[in-house]
Amino acid sequence: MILVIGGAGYIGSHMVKELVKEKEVVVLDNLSTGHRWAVDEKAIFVEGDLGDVGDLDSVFSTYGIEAVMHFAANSLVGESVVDPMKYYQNNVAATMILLEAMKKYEVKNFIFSSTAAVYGVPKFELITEETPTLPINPYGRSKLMIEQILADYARAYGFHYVVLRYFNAAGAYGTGEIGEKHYPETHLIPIVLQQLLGERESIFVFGSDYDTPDGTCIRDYIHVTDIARAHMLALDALLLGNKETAIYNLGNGLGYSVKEVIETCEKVTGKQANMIMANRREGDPARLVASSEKVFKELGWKAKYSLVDMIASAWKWHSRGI
Ligand SMILES: NC(=O)c1ccc[n+]([C@@H]2O[C@H](COP(=O)([O-])OP(=O)(O)OC[C@H]3O[C@@H](n4cnc5c(N)ncnc54)[C@H](O)[C@@H]3O)[C@@H](O)[C@H]2O)c1
Ligand SMILES: O=c1ccn([C@@H]2O[C@H](COP(=O)(O)OP(=O)(O)O[C@H]3O[C@H](CO)[C@@H](O)[C@H](O)[C@H]3O)[C@@H](O)[C@H]2O)c(=O)[nH]1
Repeated sequence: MILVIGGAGYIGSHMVKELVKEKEVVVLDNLSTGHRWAVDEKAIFVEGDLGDVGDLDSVFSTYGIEAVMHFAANSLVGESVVDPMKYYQNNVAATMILLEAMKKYEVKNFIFSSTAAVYGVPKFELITEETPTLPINPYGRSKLMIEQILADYARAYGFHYVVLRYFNAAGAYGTGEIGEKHYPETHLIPIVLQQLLGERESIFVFGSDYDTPDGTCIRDYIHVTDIARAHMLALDALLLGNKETAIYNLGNGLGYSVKEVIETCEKVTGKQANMIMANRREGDPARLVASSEKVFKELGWKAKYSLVDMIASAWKWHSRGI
């Protein structure tokens, strides 16, 4: 049985859809930002909190857990600058409680959702796993802290783990059954698509004076289905004993500026966006683009989906109006 914490959230729910095809799955989620309807009906759902010892005891003592995938977190760069306590509490302190429960129940396989935000403002065009980790916002710092704690737990307690540092997740499940639904929405692609659907008046472009070709921030977008596939490979590697500890970037290796993303959304949907140039958002680095060579060499993973695929699948989802 695989325990997916945060399996009702955007990326976690896509993971569960893939995972239930091969494994028994139990989801633990407090539904703070996730949705009960997003959890595949083949998975067992437990409403509870990853920082609650009682909830964890109940899950670990009821189900024979082989491995834990940990998606649950607060994950908004801007919010973390304004409310760092929330981030250190949920992403660090609560995760420590989970790690303690894993130690108690002798569950040693762990897959952790980390982020490109651990790199801060990298000096290189393509970020490798060797690029120095110097986060510039509390969100990135909170994720890096857990990465460091995991290294210590591996040495001291024999934990086996894979850290996946995703770049910007986008897209929706191919069938259109589930997709990204955050309230309030802050991510670029859903905001653009909502504007194109007439659900908001305009799109604010946060900063047009960055040191990039068109002045707007560049990000590396990666399809949620690609992210889920990387987890499947990481899980196999852990369960087969092929990997004890590893850290991998997950990206496409292609950077798109905010303006380019908006233009691609216009092309995919055939509609014209209304964008307004606005001030920079605090905590945003100018450019984050991944090298995912290491995960290709070691796990054979490569992104399959393009930005157009991500936007087209997200459009199908958002057009349903859920
Ligand atoms: N979305 C991205 O672009 C992106 C990129 C890099 C990394 N990540 C990481 O991926 C993970 C998933 O991100 P997402 O976009 O799906 O976020 P999300 O907010 O949609 O999902 C998080 C899920 O965790 C649950 N949760 C939060 N705190 C919890 C707690 N204390 N106990 C139990 N459940 C709790 C929420 O209810 C939600 O279902 C996060 O760890 C995030 O930091 C996301
Ligand atoms: O209304 C908007 C929303 C976003 N942006 C810009 O679009 C880019 C992408 O922003 P967003 O979609 O909010 O994602 P990020 O802030 O890059 O962060 C995402 O990607 C990170 C990995 O790179 C993850 O760790 C985070 O959890 C996830 O929220 C940034 O330059 C934003 O400033 C705008 O200009 N206008």
